[in-house]
Amino acid sequence: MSLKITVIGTGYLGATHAAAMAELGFEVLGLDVVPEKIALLERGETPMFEPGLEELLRKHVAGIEGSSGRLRFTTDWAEVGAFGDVHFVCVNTPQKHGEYACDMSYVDSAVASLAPHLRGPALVVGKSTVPVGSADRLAAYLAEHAPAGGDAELAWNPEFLREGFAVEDTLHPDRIVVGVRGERAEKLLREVYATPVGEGTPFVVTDFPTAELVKTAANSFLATKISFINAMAEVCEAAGGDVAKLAEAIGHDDRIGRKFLRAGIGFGGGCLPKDIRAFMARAGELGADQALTFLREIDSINMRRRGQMVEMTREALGGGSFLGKRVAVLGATFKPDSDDVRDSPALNVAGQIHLQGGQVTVYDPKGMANARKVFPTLGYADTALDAVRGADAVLHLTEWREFRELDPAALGEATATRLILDGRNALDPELWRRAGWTYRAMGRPTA
Ligand SMILES: NC(=O)C1=CN([C@@H]2O[C@H](COP(=O)(O)OP(=O)(O)OC[C@H]3O[C@@H](n4cnc5c(N)ncnc54)[C@H](O)[C@@H]3O)[C@@H](O)[C@H]2O)C=CC1
Ligand SMILES: O=C(O)[C@H]1O[C@H](OP(=O)(O)OP(=O)(O)OC[C@H]2O[C@@H](n3ccc(=O)[nH]c3=O)[C@H](O)[C@@H]2O)[C@H](O)[C@@H](O)[C@@H]1O
Repeated sequence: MSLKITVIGTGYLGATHAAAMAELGFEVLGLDVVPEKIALLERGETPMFEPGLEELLRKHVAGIEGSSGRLRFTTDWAEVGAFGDVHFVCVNTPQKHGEYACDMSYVDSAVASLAPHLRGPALVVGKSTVPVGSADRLAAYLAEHAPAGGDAELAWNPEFLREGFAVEDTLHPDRIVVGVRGERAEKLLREVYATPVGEGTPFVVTDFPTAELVKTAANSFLATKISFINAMAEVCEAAGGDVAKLAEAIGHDDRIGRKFLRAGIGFGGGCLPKDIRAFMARAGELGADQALTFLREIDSINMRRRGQMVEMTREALGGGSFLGKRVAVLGATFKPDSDDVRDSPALNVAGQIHLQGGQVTVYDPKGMANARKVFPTLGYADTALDAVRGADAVLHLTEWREFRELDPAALGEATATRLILDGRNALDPELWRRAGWTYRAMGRPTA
């Protein structure tokens, strides 16, 4: 008999995981505490934009014509407890308000809601990113509070998907990491990730703390690469070097590699920034804070970039106040192919200029609704062309393909000054300069 799977928390991670599990052939039941999300998912619609996800939902959500019917959603914990052999916990673990530490209240609440409904053998699998030590604590909680006692086991299975590639990354991960305490949990997870996902994919079996640490270590390493190249960009700016060439040249050494060396306004999103901070906070609790003091520098290099983009804009506009200046901002999301504006560097830069008196107009292909919610007082336009109309400066802050495909000549007709500042080092400088634009980018000569 095939395993039955539940997915608790149907956000960016959970909705994708639920749809992917159905694609693999399992019967899946997803739960969220937000009924509006569940209502959308039940119609095969996504609460967020993620390429390919809506198609996958429509392929599997029960009640949709032609679907496999393997994927259902609910808000009822008793139904989830009775249904699942394996329960994936995918709820959010944000930064605590005003602190570096991780807010574990959503995970704790999800496990507390599920526990009383675990009456027979079940495996609860944490996928959320948590401080090391959480799995130990939650396993003890389950043993004490689930009617099934020791038969309600826990495992930790961190997730490495990237937004914008969530479906692809879930169906074709580059590794699967499972923290387990016993053979039964390992066997069940091997069954979940058997072919086609598991074919040829490294399957790393480890203990709880190592599994939890693999996740925060991976995100810390990625953040470090980005801040490293942004530090080099700062030096290039001071010395007149070109960070894009530098990144290309060091990247040819395959010990360094070319990926994640794009200098610009830095990293944002719902993960890298809060994960490195939570990691530092947890290391402090463990008395190992010295080991991670470098992450404080990674964080401050990253946050500095946003202010430097604002200053670069001010300087390009002749210095002084932004009052009376019209600034067009292309991009609001923290990365392309996502509608996610959590801790978005683009929105932060737009907001800073707006708060300093600039007249800012933002356009983003998918992030407008979320951006409006977070920053309702910014100006918004329906197209890139509308955003740049009459602008004194155009800021390219999220590297959507749509922006790379813009025609600089046509856009130039609409602006006041043909001045573009590329905060992502993603546009072709020559193309823009040939069309009469002053093109400036972070960490590159002004030419
Ligand atoms: N977004 C991403 O790309 C990735 C996220 N992660 C980790 O996955 C976790 C989830 O992240 P996202 O999906 O981005 O967050 P999200 O905020 O998009 O989704 C979380 C969902 O959990 C629901 N929820 C909250 N409390 C609940 C409860 N007690 N019971 C049931 N549902 C509850 C929320 O309503 C929401 O729909 C975080 O720990 C994050 O660090 C890991 C890898 C990738
Ligand atoms: O834990 C998570 O949630 C996820 O966090 C990141 O994924 P994600 O936040 O979706 O996006 P990334 O592609 O890592 O980009 C993060 C930020 O770094 C920026 N970035 C990325 C690469 C680069 O070279 N330069 C750079 O500034 C992006 O613009 C973006 O703001 C990790 O890449 C995933 O492996 C991980 O699962």
